Amino acid sequence: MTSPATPWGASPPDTFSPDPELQAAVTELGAAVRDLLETSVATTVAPGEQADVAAGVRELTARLAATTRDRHTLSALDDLPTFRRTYSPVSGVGHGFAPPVQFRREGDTVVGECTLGLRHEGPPAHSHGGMTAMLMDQLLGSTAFLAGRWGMTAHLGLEYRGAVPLQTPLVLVGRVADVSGRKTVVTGTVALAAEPDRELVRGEGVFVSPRPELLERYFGDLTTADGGRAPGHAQAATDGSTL
Ligand SMILES: CCCCCCCCCCCCCCCC(=O)SCCNC(=O)CCNC(=O)[C@H](O)C(C)(C)COP(=O)(O)OP(=O)(O)OC[C@H]1O[C@@H](n2cnc3c(N)ncnc32)[C@H](O)[C@@H]1OP(=O)(O)O
Repeated sequence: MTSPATPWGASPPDTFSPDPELQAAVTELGAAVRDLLETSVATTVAPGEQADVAAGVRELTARLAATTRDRHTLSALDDLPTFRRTYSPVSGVGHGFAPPVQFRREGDTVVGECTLGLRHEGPPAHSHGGMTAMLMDQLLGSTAFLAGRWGMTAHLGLEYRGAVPLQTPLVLVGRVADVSGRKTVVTGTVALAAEPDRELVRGEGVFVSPRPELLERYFGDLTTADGGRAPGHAQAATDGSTL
């Protein structure tokens, strides 16, 4: 996909280089918590065993709580200009709820692949409609972003044409449909990887890069993990970039 000129200037170079030891540890913890969450909603072990495990989990949680960040502080692995979001509930490797989805450019589309688990269940054996909406929001937002058109979701419309099965590889495809001013319209689909032409969910989203006053209100007090002003600040967050 060629990046159209943006109203906000050229994309910043990706010079962000997170600590590899921290990245590896966060990825491992995310994977372990993901397994825990998935198994916790599937387990049929005896009540006593579940109570014991709960006590152990609380002990581990207390260790992690020894130092934490607040919501105005970026993780040391995250970067606004390049939109690295380690703890995204959809694509974040550090988030136990996330499938996580990996997105890539493919021609003039953005493609994502994932498999949902029992922790995403709505109707028995199938995805919760809200979970599919999360997938779609992230797919469409990432498609806009990777086209150099970052915006916040102003509108998200979904058609659920077929139930989305759990534990089955899925493919997500997004494409930019229209751009004007600060607004980007993106469409996307979710299908089985084995049947990519049979759309199970179709979505359309409108992504709007907020006015400067809103950017300041939403993101003006963000700091980096070491307490500095977030690099590039809110303005940079509107610049498109690459994965
Ligand atoms: C290594 C890893 C890399 C990863 C690589 C990818 C990562 C990167 C991807 C991240 C993907 C995240 C995907 C989730 C994204 C959210 O989850 S965002 C959270 C949910 N959304 C929100 O909270 C937004 C809440 N809404 C708002 O704050 C404001 O309404 C907005 C959307 C910022 C717009 O406010 P505004 O700046 O005042 O906009 P405004 O001046 O009124 O309108 C500007 C234009 O947009 C149009 N517009 C505004 N609202 C609408 C609407 N609802 N419908 C249609 N048009 C509209 C207006 O008509 C106007 O059009 P023109 O007149 O210019 O033609």
